[in-house]
Amino acid sequence: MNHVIKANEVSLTYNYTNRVLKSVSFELEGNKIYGLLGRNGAGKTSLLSVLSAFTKPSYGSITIDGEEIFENSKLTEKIVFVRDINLEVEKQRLKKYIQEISVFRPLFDHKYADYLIKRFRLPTDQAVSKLSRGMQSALHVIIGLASRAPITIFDEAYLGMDAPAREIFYEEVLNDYMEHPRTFILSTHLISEMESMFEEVLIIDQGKLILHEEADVLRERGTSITGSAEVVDQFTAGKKILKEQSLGGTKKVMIYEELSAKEREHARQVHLELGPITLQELFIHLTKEEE
Ligand SMILES: Nc1ncnc2c1ncn2[C@@H]1O[C@H](COP(=O)(O)OP(=O)(O)OP(=O)(O)O)[C@@H](O)[C@H]1O
Repeated sequence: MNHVIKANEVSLTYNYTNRVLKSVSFELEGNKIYGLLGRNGAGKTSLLSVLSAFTKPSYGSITIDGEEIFENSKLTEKIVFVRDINLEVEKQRLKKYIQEISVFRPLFDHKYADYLIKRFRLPTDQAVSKLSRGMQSALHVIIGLASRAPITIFDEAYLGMDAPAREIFYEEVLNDYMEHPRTFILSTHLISEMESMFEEVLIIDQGKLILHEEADVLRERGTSITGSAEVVDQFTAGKKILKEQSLGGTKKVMIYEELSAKEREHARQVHLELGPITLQELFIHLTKEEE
C-alpha cells in the first residue's frame, strides 16, 4: 500500500542553539526510490531520524497519510530506519540476533534474510560483535530489506562495505523494490554509484532543502555546452550557470536549465557540443561554498 509522507516546516535544534534543520517541507507520494543527498553535516541523519520518528522536531511535523507520526506506534511500525549502529556489545550469534529483531517487524521475511546472509557471505557461527565493519553494515542492510517495511530508510547503509558488497546492496534494493513495491529513502555520498537508482532526489544543504526533483528532470536540465568561448558566452547568456572552464579559445559551461528543441537546434548550427552532466556534478555545484 502506498503511503504519502509529508514534512511540514520541520526544524530541529540541538542544545537550544544548533539549528540543524531549517523549515524543511516536502511531500513524497510514495512507492518510489528517493535519494537524499547532502554534504557532511548537512542534516541528512537528523532529517531521517525525524522522518522515522526517532527524534521529535523542535518545530513542524511529519505526517504519513495525514497523521502525525511522532509517538504513533501504528505508523512507526510501518517504518524501518537502517543506520550505522555499533554492534560491539552484541554477543548474540547472527541468526539469533535477526530472530530477536524480527519480532518487532510484522512483515519480516526470514527466507529472504537467509538468502541475503548467503549472498553477503556472512558467517552465521560468530557473535555479531565479531563481524567485520563491512559485514556489520551488510547485517543492517539484511534486516532493513527483509523487514519489508512499507517505508524503508537507509542512512548511508553501505559504510565499510567493499565494492562487490555495495553492488549486491544496490541490486537487492532494486530487485526487492520491483517484487514488493514500497518507499525507499536512501541517503548517500556515493552519488555516481547510486544515482541511476533514484526516481526522485532531495538535496539538503546546511539544514535547508535546496532541491526536490524527479531524477529524469534533473538529468534533462543539466547540460554541458562546449565550443568557441564567444559563441558559448552568447548561447549561455542569462542562463543559470553552474561552472565555467576555459582552455585557450575553447570554453565549457555547465548550465542547469532545460533547453528547448529550438535552442538545441541553434546550438548545433553554431557548432556547440551539448552533453549531459551527472547528478554528482550538479550536486557539487549546487552545494559548493559561496566564494
Ligand atoms: N546529537 C547531536 N547533538 C548535537 N548536535 C548534533 C547531534 N547530531 C548531529 N548534530 C549536528 O547536526 C548537524 C547535522 O548532522 P547530521 O548527522 O544530521 O548530518 P549528515 O548530513 O548526516 O552528515 P554526514 O554526511 O557527515 O553523516 C551537524 O552539525 C552535527 O554536528
